[in-house]
Amino acid sequence: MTHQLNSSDANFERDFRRLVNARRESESDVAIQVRDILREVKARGDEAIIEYSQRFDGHALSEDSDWVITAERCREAYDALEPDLREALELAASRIRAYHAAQLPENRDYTDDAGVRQGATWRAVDAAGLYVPGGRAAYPSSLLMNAIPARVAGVERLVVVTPTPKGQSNPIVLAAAHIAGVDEIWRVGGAQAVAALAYGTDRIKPVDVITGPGNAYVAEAKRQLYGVVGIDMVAGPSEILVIADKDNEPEWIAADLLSQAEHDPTSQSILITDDAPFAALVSDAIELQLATLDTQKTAKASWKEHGAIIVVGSLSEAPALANKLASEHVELAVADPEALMADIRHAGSIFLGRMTPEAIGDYVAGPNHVLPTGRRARFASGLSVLDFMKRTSFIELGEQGMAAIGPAAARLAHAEGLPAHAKSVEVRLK
Ligand SMILES: NC(=O)c1ccc[n+]([C@@H]2O[C@H](COP(=O)([O-])OP(=O)(O)OC[C@H]3O[C@@H](n4cnc5c(N)ncnc54)[C@H](O)[C@@H]3O)[C@@H](O)[C@H]2O)c1
Ligand SMILES: N[C@H](CO)Cc1c[nH]c[nH+]1
Ligand SMILES: [Zn+2]
Repeated sequence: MTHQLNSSDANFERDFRRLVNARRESESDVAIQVRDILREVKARGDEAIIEYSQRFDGHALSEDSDWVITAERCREAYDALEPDLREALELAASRIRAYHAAQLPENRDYTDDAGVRQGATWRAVDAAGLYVPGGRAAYPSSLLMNAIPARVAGVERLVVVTPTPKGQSNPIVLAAAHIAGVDEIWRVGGAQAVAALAYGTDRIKPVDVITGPGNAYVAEAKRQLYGVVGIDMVAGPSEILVIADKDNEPEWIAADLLSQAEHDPTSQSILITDDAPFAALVSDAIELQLATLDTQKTAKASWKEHGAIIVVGSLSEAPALANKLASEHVELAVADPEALMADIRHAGSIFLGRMTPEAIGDYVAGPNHVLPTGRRARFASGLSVLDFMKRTSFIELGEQGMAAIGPAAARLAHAEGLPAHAKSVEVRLK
């Protein structure tokens, strides 16, 4: 078994810290490459996009049809779906829509005892860029997870970017676009697509907010472009932490760990258990399952480089470790998941009990699967309707309100050495 850590070992603290920081170094290499790509797209626009799409995706952007996918093609893809797949997509869409509709915020408007009217109005951004990954696998589920909350928020222009490796677009992604109702789909991926959405090019008009998941290049591009545009959060290579006691089926837990390892060679899957023989059974089950997965190359690389099994003396040690990892997904496969959840402060999403595999949340549960990675669950949350909206506050005073709070404002303005501020209040106090 590779990467087994025991919390009773003398070196545990050091080894655990290494595990927590393991992917940092590769992130900084990626940051340098992404900076170059962003600079090139900013300077040379579509010409740079053409070069990067050829280099990274083997996709030639010559004709208009190499750049965009029409609504007509999306409808045809939807019509051609096998009925059970269409039903699955529709079920996912309706559950995601219902969950996100409940997130719509309420505007506030009230007058307080001093006679001051105040409040805030929520409005959708004008245009959102939605990244739908498509390098190793295609992600129709991510199209729904991006586009449905944006539509619920009331965004007028929804712009999808997604790579089409070797020129092959994925029909299920197109069908999902038809269901969610997006306005534009550009066949461009990676950091170059994110740059195009932020800066705009001759072909691709800029957006106000960019959301969605992607590999390390995509996630880093969003991070670097925050401020030029809004972003949801940094949603990079997938992660899972499973906390499991010995009363689980080892095969189930192995499958849960591999479900995220198969996304990306830099994905991270970690098991914490209080039972060493159970840990060995899970490890064996992983090796067996790896041998048969279609995605075994990616999953093997991820498990070998970034996977770990941590054996603790008691599961009561697990929440503190989970909080340091601040993982994207945390599964609690234990008899009393509620008790453990109470102590888990940092996680993108928590999956309670033995019958709730993370993969259910990837597709059909309802909550968003676009979640913070790289320990960012310490300060960030999953994609929501609010990521497509912003709040404008407002204030209205009459004579009564001005008399009540104006003198204090003038006093503070003088204290800050800003006499014009003070005067703009005092002239109204008479
Ligand atoms: N955190 C989340 O919420 C979440 C959700 C779904 C998926 N994901 C992640 O999305 C990712 C999908 O990755 P993917 O690769 O399949 O698709 P992707 O679309 O994210 O990335 C493919 C693009 O990466 C770029 N790229 C590849 N190699 C490059 C290189 N060497 N230099 C510069 N750019 C390069 C290319 O432009 C290519 O178009 C996975 O990491 C998965 O774990 C995360
Ligand atoms: N687990 C991914 C988020 O890290 C989401 C996803 C989409 N499809 C399959 N999985
Ligand atoms: Zn997944």
